[in-house]
Amino acid sequence: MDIQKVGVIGAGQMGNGIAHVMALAGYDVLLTDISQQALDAALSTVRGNLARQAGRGKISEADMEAAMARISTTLTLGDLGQTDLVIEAATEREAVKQAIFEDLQPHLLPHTILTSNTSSISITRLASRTDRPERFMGFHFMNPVPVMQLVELIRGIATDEETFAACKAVVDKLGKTAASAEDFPAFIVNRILMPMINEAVYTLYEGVGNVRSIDESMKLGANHPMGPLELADFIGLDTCLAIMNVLHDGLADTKYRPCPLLTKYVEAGWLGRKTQRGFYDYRGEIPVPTR
Ligand SMILES: CC(=O)CC(=O)SCCNC(=O)CCNC(=O)[C@H](O)C(C)(C)COP(=O)(O)OP(=O)(O)OC[C@H]1O[C@@H](n2cnc3c(N)ncnc32)[C@H](O)[C@@H]1OP(=O)(O)O
Ligand SMILES: NC(=O)C1=CN([C@@H]2O[C@H](COP(=O)(O)OP(=O)(O)OC[C@H]3O[C@@H](n4cnc5c(N)ncnc54)[C@H](OP(=O)(O)O)[C@@H]3O)[C@@H](O)[C@H]2O)C=CC1
Repeated sequence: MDIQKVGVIGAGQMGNGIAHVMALAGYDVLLTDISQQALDAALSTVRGNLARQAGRGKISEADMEAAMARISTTLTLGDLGQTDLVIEAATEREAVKQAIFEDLQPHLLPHTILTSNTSSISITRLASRTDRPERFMGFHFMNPVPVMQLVELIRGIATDEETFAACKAVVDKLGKTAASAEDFPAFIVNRILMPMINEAVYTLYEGVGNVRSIDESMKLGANHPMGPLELADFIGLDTCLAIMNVLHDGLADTKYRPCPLLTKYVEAGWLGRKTQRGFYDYRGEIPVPTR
């Protein structure tokens, strides 16, 4: 199947990154969100990130302008029904995602493939609520999308081979590497990464270390590019908590119990970089640990 037009739902950090790489690879992108402000912010972030790539000689100015010209925005979800491939990248809440697919369904072309960039939620369950579970799958980018090489492709129980092959061809055209994961809570990367981040929060909660010593230890002692708490802030603490809850509920094992301190930060609205405060406070010149 030849994919040319891609619809992206949710213009947050993942949605804007997905729009960026898709447009750069030559796809026409239609980006939607519930707020015009989010759409405007996304376009400005994409332009900034493309300009940085152009400034470092990774792409030309002409590539950058052509990519920007390929991205359109709309506040009307139904407009995405006219695309060949939809990638849903809205907030990590099953009810939100289900409502989106339900509202989109009456507007879809018969051949449109539906995918979700979910970090953890069952693809089979999301697919089962649509009219096309065979043309539904997980299309999981890593953050920051323009930099990270991997895309996890997750088949639901009903996903057909034509759909998998079409999505795999898109990953190839993006110049990224696909990893095929089975549809179990949080798939591969987050099944491993998120319990480590949660354990880092327990390490903080129990006073074994403070924010700085925990992050320094993992950067210098395990060669991680970011410390786990810095990475949690980068991902979004709401998203980290949502993933832990899916692991805890879906695998029914206490080893996945979200750390109460993580819950507290989310309840405070301290969601990390996107709200300027999380395990670090980003409101000043340099990030300052909050513990
Ligand atoms: C939660 C989920 O469902 C799944 C997930 O995504 S889990 C999260 C996975 N991601 C990670 O683990 C990221 C870990 N961190 C890193 O790999 C690195 O810290 C990093 C790539 C983010 C930044 O690397 P760095 O060396 O510290 O910084 P920096 O030199 O500024 O950036 C490296 C390159 O990335 C680019 N870059 C950094 N952040 C970027 C962003 N947000 N958007 C676009 N480009 C970005 C820079 O421009 C730079 O490009 P060049 O190589 O062309 O110069
Ligand atoms: N953060 C990460 O590192 C990664 C996240 N993901 C996954 O990607 C998805 C998005 O995450 P991320 O970009 O970080 O989250 P963000 O919070 O940055 O962005 C989510 C966006 O979706 C919007 N949104 C909420 N409801 C709807 C809706 N009904 N229709 C359209 N847009 C909506 C939000 O608007 P508003 O702000 O107004 O609510 C927001 O702009 C999640 O499923 C997450 O698990 C996957 C890989 C990595």
